[in-house]
Amino acid sequence: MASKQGSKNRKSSSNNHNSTNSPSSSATLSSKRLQESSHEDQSSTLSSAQNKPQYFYSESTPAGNERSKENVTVTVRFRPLSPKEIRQGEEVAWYADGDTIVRNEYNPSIAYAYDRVFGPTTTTRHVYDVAAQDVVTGAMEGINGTIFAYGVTSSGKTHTMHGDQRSPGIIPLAVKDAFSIIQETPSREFLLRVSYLEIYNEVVNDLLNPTGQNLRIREDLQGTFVEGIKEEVVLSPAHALSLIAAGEAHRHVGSTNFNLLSSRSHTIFTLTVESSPYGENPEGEAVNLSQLNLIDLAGSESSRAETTGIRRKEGSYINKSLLTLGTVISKLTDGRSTHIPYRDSKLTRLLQSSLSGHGRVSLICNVTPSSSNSEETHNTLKFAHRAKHIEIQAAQNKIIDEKSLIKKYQNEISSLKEELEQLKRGMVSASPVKAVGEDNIVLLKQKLEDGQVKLQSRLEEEEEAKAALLGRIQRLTKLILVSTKATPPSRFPQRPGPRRRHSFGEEELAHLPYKRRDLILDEENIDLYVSLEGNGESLEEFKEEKKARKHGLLNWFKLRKRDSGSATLTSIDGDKSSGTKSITSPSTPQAESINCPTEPRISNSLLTESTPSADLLLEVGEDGEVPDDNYSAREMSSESLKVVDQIDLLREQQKILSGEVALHSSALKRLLEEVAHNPGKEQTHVEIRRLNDEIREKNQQIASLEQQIAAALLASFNKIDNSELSQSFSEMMAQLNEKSFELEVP
Ligand SMILES: Nc1ncnc2c1ncn2[C@@H]1O[C@H](COP(=O)(O)OP(=O)(O)OP(=O)(O)O)[C@@H](O)[C@H]1O
Repeated sequence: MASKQGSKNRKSSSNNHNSTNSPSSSATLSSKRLQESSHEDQSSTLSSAQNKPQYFYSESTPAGNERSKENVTVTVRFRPLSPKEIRQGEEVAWYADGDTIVRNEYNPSIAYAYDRVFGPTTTTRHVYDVAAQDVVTGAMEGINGTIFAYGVTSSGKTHTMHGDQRSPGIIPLAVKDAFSIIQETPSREFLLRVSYLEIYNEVVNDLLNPTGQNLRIREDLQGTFVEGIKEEVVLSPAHALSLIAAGEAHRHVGSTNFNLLSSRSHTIFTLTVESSPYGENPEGEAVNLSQLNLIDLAGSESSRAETTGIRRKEGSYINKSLLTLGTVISKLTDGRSTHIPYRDSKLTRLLQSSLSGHGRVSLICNVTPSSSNSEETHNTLKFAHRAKHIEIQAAQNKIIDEKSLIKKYQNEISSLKEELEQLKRGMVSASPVKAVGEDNIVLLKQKLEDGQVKLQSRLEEEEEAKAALLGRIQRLTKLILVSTKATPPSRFPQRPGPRRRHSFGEEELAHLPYKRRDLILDEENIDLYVSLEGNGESLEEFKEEKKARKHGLLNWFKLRKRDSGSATLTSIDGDKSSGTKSITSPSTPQAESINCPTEPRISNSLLTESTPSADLLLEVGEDGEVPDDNYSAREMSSESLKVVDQIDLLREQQKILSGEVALHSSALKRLLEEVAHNPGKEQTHVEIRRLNDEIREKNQQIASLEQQIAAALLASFNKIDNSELSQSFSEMMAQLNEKSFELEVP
């Protein structure tokens, strides 16, 4: 039976790369289904009037371009038969016949045509290039984009969307690409923020904020939105991936008959992209704003699915929402419906804007070739076929109002700069001491001394205020991403050059699951696992470890020797956010990894075999997958550079915080003087208490950063060459002491 699959795989993969993706290929087929599809093609034009846009941006097209009408890009991806299916004698029921056709093995007249069909040997990288890259590029240019993976349980949706270290999925590839596009676009500056939610049993939960449960979907003039969802500004691919990994830890998964770690919820990862021309932007100038939604749907249940209480309930919610999605898609394509039931499920409500014809949409339908799933595969193929007829319009979104965060930050930066200039001018032209009568020399002397003291203290205060302003400018500027090609060299003095678009660095891969390839997670494979790994872990341990990996990899984070400094980057909420929130919160994986950098790994773990050197860039091969030998440790000295980078970042955080402390201290001083003159003013007391609290909190954060710097130094101790080590260590300690001294707050 295995040989059948083998021959089918060969057949499809060779065809996959040779045949052209031309519409005529479908015309040459005399199949009934293909005739039906061409008929539907003519009859299913979507009336945009029926599907009134819930568009919340003023739309404009790229100069001189018409808004282009496009259809949803629909692709089908086959996964290979699993070892279990092969052992059970499963046969191939459906196969990829060339690049665009899926055909039924037993009834060759049943065939469907799509934009592209990927055979079981196609890499995710290739799927990304064909089905996702265009959507991601559009999103970076201001065109909304949605990519979703649809399919029954165990058909490969999570493999496609998330992937693992060996084969990164669409989400990490998209994130990586977004940052590469920024690097390749020196003429614009960008601000990226992410949110991550799941819909579990028709309840919306915030995966970036565990307390954000059962969130409401609201609607205003601008469209649908999730009330209270947390958004984080992201500064690097590793930063974004660390947030996804942290979010995955909160996602609902469970085992079904078909998949030991089945996703029981739909997840939506949203990357919001803002951009404006690089440099000074006059007020009122439009900013491009778009959203890229990357969706991993829960697997629809087959009628043979496990029916324990919880699973049954989850299954019915999943099926219901997928059914609604199917209905919405059918109605959107039949051209006659006046009512589209978006509101019947949370999923369709959230996807309303994308499905009702805005931006680019790519639907990747995952299927298994196996005969036992033939019916489910057929249903997926029909769903995909219907979706092909949704018509969408891709247009750039431009916004002018204050909804744009990048605009807000740009305005704030320029007004802070102005303030700083004024402060500098004020310091130069300190007010002269008034003249006194010549005869009173003693009085004059006294006045001069008083004046000197006052001037000195004012200068000190102003220096502090200046440092605070500079800190804030620096912090805001850092949130806005610009290509290093467009940046004055002083801005990122010690950062390495741009990475190749498809390369994943170790710190990025650290946030992806490690997983053995070609191993379907089922109990029957435990013998295979044991014999391959040569260890005697029990099934329970095996399941636990697998679960931990799929579950956002909390253990994985603990196991890592070191983690990305980018986990310490700043969050969105202005002054109060102080980039250290995620560092100090013990509940996030990145916090754990930073705080416990030397925690020992589990013995016999798969992870121990492949922990790469810290600064290693993994080049992705031609096939888009990461070669194993890239994991070997090399260039130890780069480790020290990495540590320095990480410490630099922590110091930056310290500087920002100390600037804020200085600003608060100076305000506090003034208030104390005020209260000395007017002790009865309650408002001033309240303000003083608040400032004291803030200063205390920020000092704690500074202390915590110091500890982390020291921990990072210690963690690197045994990785750095001994001779280099003592030198770097003493240099760093000296700098650290110096910094701590500077940071001491009176
Ligand atoms: N293209 C592929 N190549 C190799 N293995 C694959 C491929 N697609 C899926 N798999 C494997 O099949 C198994 C099931 O895949 P996955 O968990 O991604 O399915 P799913 O559709 O997300 O399932 P569920 O809906 O239950 O979460 C995994 O072990 C995965 O590694």
